[in-house]
Amino acid sequence: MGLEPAPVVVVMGVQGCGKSTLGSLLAGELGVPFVDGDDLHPERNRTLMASGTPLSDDDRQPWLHAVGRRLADGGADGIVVACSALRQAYRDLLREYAPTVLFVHPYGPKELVAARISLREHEYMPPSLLDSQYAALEHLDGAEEGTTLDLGGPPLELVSSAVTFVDESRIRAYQQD
Ligand SMILES: Nc1ncnc2c1ncn2[C@@H]1O[C@H](COP(=O)(O)OP(=O)(O)OP(=O)(O)O)[C@@H](O)[C@H]1O
Ligand SMILES: O=C(O)[C@H](O)[C@@H](O)[C@H](O)[C@H](O)CO
Repeated sequence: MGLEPAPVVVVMGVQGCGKSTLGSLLAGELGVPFVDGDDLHPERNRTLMASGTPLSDDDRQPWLHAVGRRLADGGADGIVVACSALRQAYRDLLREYAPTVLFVHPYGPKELVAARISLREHEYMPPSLLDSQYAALEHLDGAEEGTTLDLGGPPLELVSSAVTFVDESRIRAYQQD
């Protein structure tokens, strides 16, 4: 690793937007571990989602803290985590654990995501929650260190754009130090 900070990245967005697909490929390109934030949900949250109940802000708190701790633990060597982080307040919380975190947001039309998730099996997340996911989503603010990518592109195109963004951000951070 060079003198730039290790890459600490959250791939965010609604269910089925491609977080795990992009996140695992991106981690491979960056040579850092990949963690799927879905695996950090408390059992109660999985049960709620499986029964078709969208998570509330309160439901998400313990999970976001678990994701934050994982980011902080992985910060020194670099890490990529897939975590919906739908609202700005959730991303603020993650930044408290990992101030250098970069957000990568695959985004696109609900109809395309709906078509993709209709073709897959998910351990606990029913397609019926997709409307609530888009309703909760707050896009990256200009002041947040992040990039939004068109999820309609092929995975390798998304990864290449994400790597370019991460490299440029890390060089910028290094030059500002
Ligand atoms: N760029 C892409 N082009 C075509 N299909 C894709 C692309 N990215 C992901 N997919 C497909 O879309 C589905 C959802 O992708 P993925 O599981 O990566 O999303 P996710 O955001 O991690 O989902 P969740 O949060 O619900 O676990 C999968 O079937 C995956 O193969
Ligand atoms: O914040 C949320 O409502 C949840 O994290 C969901 O987004 C799911 O965990 C995930 O994306 C699985 O489909």
